[in-house]
Amino acid sequence: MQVYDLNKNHIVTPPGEIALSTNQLQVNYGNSKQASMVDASLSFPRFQITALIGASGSGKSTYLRSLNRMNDRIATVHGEIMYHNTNINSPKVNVYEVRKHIGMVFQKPNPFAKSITENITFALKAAGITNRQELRQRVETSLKEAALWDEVKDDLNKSALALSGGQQQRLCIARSIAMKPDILLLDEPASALDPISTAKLEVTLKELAKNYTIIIVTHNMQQASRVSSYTAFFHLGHVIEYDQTETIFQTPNIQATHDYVTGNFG
Ligand SMILES: Nc1ncnc2c1ncn2[C@@H]1O[C@H](COP(=O)(O)OP(=O)(O)OP(=O)(O)O)[C@@H](O)[C@H]1O
Repeated sequence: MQVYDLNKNHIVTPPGEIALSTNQLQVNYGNSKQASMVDASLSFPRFQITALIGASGSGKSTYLRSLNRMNDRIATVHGEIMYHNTNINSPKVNVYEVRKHIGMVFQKPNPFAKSITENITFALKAAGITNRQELRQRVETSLKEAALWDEVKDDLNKSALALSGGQQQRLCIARSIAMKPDILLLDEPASALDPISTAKLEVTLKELAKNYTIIIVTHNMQQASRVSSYTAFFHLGHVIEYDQTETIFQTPNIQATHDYVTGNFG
């Protein structure tokens, strides 16, 4: 495998409002002395889609999962995660509160074995929302935002498990946005979907970016270039390059990025 200088990087700060940023984020799993993520400092522009790309094991999921404290139990995470002037990586910050603002959707659709409606109302009820009118409204709004309403509106009591994979993934997005988060983290959300469902999901994500800041891990470089405005390239636990997606794919500044996006890597 080609050896690249991990200290050689090119990282921009996007103009305009920043929804979330990390400052020197370092992640060590268990007692491992070897960091799986080293000094990652990135700023995510509000209401835009940012893609995280890189080879398997480069640290994309490790980084993404740290952003809403999903690594708390399995890793030590040093550094700052700044959200509205608060370092949400502080032990004083309530992680459940963090996750209300920063939602996550996983690689494999994981709806609850409950009805479509209950998938969405479950967390809302747990958060203390009991008004039936409000719950019904949130179900409808979030299913519309996730572009699933038209397909399920006459069958809301049907089991979520009876939906197709692509529909299940859009339901998981609806479930996440029903909590009215600010930021959505998506870890390879299309990897288990067929091309038609993937295309539909991408259109949905672009619509969602009007109201949410989206950070998406993807192995699919066409997908990154189709949906995102900024892209970060990860290699061996380091962020090597972060810039506008067009720059990353057409005129990257770092050789490793060039080799990765042109398929001449490793
Ligand atoms: N739960 C864990 N415990 C220990 N090590 C882990 C754990 N999760 C990830 N790692 C290690 O952290 C490093 C980065 O893995 P990570 O899953 O973040 O990479 P990735 O870029 O998301 O890969 P992929 O594209 O295959 O999902 C790897 O060396 C991996 O073995």
